[in-house]
Amino acid sequence: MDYLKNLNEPQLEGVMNTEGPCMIIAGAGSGKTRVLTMRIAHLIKAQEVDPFNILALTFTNKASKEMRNRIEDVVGHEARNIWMGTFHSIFARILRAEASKLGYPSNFTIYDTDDSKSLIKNIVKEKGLDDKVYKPNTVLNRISAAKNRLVSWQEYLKNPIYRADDESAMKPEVGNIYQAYADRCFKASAMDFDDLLFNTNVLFRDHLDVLNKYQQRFRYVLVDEFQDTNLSQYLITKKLAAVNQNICVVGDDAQSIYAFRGADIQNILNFEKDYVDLRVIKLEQNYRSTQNIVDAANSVINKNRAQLKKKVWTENTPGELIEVIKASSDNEEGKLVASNIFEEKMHHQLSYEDFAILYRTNSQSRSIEEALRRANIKYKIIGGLSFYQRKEIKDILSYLRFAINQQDEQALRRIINLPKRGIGPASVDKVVVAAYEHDITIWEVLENIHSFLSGRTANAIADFVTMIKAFKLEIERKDAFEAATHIAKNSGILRELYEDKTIEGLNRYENVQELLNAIKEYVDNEENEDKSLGAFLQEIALLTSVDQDKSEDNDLVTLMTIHMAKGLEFKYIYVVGMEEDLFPSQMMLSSRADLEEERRLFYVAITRAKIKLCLSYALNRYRFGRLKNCEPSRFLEDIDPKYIKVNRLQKGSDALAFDQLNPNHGTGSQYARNLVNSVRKKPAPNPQHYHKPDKDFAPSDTSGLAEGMKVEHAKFGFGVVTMMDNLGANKKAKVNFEKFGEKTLLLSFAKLKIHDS
Ligand SMILES: Nc1ncnc2c1ncn2[C@@H]1O[C@H](COP(=O)(O)OP(=O)(O)OP(=O)(O)O)[C@@H](O)[C@H]1O
Ligand SMILES: [Mg+2]
Repeated sequence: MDYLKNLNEPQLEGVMNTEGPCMIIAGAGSGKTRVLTMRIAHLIKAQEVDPFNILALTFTNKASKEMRNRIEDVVGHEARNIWMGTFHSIFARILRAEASKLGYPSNFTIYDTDDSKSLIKNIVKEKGLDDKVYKPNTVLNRISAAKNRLVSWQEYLKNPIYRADDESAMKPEVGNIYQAYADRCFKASAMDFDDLLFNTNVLFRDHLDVLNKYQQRFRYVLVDEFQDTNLSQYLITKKLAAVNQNICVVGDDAQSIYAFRGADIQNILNFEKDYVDLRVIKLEQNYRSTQNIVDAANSVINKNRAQLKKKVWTENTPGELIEVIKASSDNEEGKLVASNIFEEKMHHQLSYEDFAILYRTNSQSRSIEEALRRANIKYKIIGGLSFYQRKEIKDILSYLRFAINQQDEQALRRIINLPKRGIGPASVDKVVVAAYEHDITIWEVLENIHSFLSGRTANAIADFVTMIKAFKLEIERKDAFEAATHIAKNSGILRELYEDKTIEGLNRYENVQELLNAIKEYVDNEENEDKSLGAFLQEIALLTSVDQDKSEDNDLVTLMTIHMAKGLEFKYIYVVGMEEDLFPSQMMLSSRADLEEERRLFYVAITRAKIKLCLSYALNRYRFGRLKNCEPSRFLEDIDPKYIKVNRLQKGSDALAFDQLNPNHGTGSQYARNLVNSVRKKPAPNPQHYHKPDKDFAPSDTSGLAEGMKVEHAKFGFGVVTMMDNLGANKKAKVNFEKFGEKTLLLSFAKLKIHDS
């Protein structure tokens, strides 16, 4: 049983005791996810449980893929058959199978957030309400919060509490919008993200035979990141586990960071009440981070009142102190972080994939990205506008969606006049109204358009209908890839993009090709049981930002928000923008509960680091189009000062190396050095380590410097030129120094003596 070897006592307890309810609430990096993974492996390998009987719920699809791979190492191919994924993807799959019980067709569409918002916008407009008061985002959040608490629109309208709430927020119509929204989604055969959980609850509540079937099937239920489940998710797992009671949840209350989306820490406390025979396991040893990082994290989280007290300690080395980087501006912050990463990478021979830069909000990435690009550091951004949100991709996907589900109103609105066919939005509104007046579906109106409209528009719509019918046939007869290719071509979208010869047009054309490639890959992948176009669409609809990372090059610095970094680990973590009003966010300052959630977010950020943590802040930053003075974050003071150093530079490097990275500084190198000195409290690196040149050391004229030449540097000593970069005004040389390794030097600054004749 090799897989049991790398587990400590309490971890083993969590893995071996597979029967009955079990809860592991433990600090970051203590092996919760590892225990969950090995518990599943153990169920299959030692207890001979059929993988089909195991349900494991993770935070992202990527996390579940990783888990599956680990389990596969132990049990082999069988790991494929485990029901494993996010709540949304697993229950979407179940809802598809049971859709008819809820009055839905099994080919229902999943509305993404954009679809939901644009539907709300339509409804607000149709009701003649003020769209500045009823902002789609705000309304959707309220509807979403209600659904996550399992409040239907009927209840919402009935219960005076919600009405009072909405009235005090000066939005008395939210209940009515909720009703219209739910109705429109249903008529469009569409579910939004929250519906996937809400409707699963309805399904299990109203159809005991169905519930019973899944209770029998899922003999073992396991949940990772349990602290971030909402009520709706909690009830689903509770119902599924009600018969067998084999439920194992792992999480960390100190990492609960999704309360704003309805996650409820109460679930942890309820769990103890809901299961009398509950086995509670504590894991206290951290395997991820250095002692300094673990202790610093502890000192931060102890500032929170609402916390289950727990010890976290580690046997790892003390490691480096936490570095605080102070910058004069956001751009400077980017530069300092970039040069720091470059230095660390060179000095410790790391890869870029060992580094992650975390921030509070996506918009902070801009200044960081700029600096990374300038320093020639390759990076990837998780989140932001993803591939599947690009316009041309959404256009094609909408065609595919509509060809599968002709009730999909949002898809219809997107494609009916794309490419232009002379069908304006007013005509579409007429179609929608007609459907309501006659109580028929939108598709039925379209199919019989000449009974409702006349003239050119009606003819155009009739042609559109004929085309969609042809697409439908194509989907029935061909595989997903062939059908999608046919639709991309015959809808006219591909042609339109092809004819656009601008660079952007070309790019969009290639993106569509890339989408078709993705479908082909999906069809060819043996692991996908259901290879239909509908299954493909569902899969991509439920990808989280972390899942959408498709970078082929692995050696990249990762940029993402702290929220997305949950559960992940990197050798080096940089948390940027450690400033008041940014982190903690301005919106989270009004109550202790909010501030504590924000502090938990900081705890999550710190605990992602294995070897080194850097925190940076800027004294000035552009926000909302204006330059603002910033104050260092109060969270910096939460860390016990004995774990911190305010310093920017690594041993073995100096300000010169910083200049090398920022050739744009030119005469500003003195400025850079001043800045460095201003933040440097510790004395400069011990000069003893540096090379001592002869008294008569005179730098040579380096205009003739070439690869292979031996040189002497005033500080770094002897080395060999490995590469010359003569491009542009700033000539650079890469030199491999005997004592200091490879460094890139800007020749106009470097003091080099050539020893080759
Ligand atoms: N017994 C062990 N021996 C060696 N390494 C371990 C052990 N347990 C866990 N680890 C390692 O420690 C790191 C953290 O483990 P894991 O990700 O499972 O922690 P976690 O509690 O899930 O963290 P988080 O709270 O961030 O989700 C991983 O790299 C894991 O491989
Ligand atoms: Mg984990």
